[in-house]
Amino acid sequence: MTTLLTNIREQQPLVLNVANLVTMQRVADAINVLGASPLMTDEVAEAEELVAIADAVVLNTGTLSEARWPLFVAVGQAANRQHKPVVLDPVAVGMPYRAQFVTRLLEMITVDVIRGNAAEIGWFAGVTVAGQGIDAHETDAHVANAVNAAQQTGATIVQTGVIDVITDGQSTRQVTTNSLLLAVNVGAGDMLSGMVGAFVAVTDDYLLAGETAAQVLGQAGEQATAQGPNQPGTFVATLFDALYQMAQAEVIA
Ligand SMILES: Nc1ncnc2c1ncn2[C@@H]1O[C@H](COP(=O)(O)OP(=O)(O)OP(=O)(O)O)[C@@H](O)[C@H]1O
Ligand SMILES: Cc1ncsc1CCO
Ligand SMILES: [Mg+2]
Repeated sequence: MTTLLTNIREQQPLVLNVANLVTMQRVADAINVLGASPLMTDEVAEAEELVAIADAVVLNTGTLSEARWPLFVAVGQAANRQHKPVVLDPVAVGMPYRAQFVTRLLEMITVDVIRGNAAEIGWFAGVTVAGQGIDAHETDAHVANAVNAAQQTGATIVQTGVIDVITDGQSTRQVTTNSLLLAVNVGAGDMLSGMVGAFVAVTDDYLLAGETAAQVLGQAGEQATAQGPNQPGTFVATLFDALYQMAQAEVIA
């Protein structure tokens, strides 16, 4: 974990985001406190030149539209051409318009990592999963969905829930952290997807990148929850403090 955090701190990779319009600031902050540089774009004309200076690209379809379709394609294709890793966050992909949007997108670009919750990853596996994630006793099905989704898409999957499952379809890892406030906060998943972007920017090992991002967010979430278990508003600020302190740990020590 510390090695990749050190890499981020030293290399300060640029993470280019086609973000959703709800949690954009939080995603930028999460990338920033890790020591990477966030950049958000909403313009097709600059896709090629921004991808050229980026170290990774994150496509979040949370506020997709037909008007924004060319943007997703342009940034995704530029990243593929320029061999920059692509992370996809397929927000609510089970809804019909979103499903066909993501299906079309995956016909036009290659994504390296897909980060989603259990319902979203289940969609890639062809399985309907109840919207609010999983209970611990459903772990086996949860893991099987992620493995199946990786095999169907060819992407490394980072599936979040009570247990985070990271798999490339062959090797599978689990991260278990226990901070309910992460699940309560709108955008924790989007933040994680942005953070995965920072990690894939500094290693070709996408399994390790996904696992490390999930560990870092989960541990920061636990630290922040311990300071105010019933304070979801305060939690967001404390979470950024904890992330920053983890990223800077070796400097401070
Ligand atoms: N029930 C839970 N208990 C503990 N942690 C959880 C739970 N559900 C999710 N998390 C954690 O919350 C973070 C975000 O995952 P989540 O599955 O909520 O993403 P999401 O649904 O895409 O969120 P959003 O759309 O609000 O960004 C992850 O770090 C995950 O481990
Ligand atoms: C609430 C919401 N609606 C579209 S994107 C988003 C943020 C969670 O991904
Ligand atoms: Mg989400």
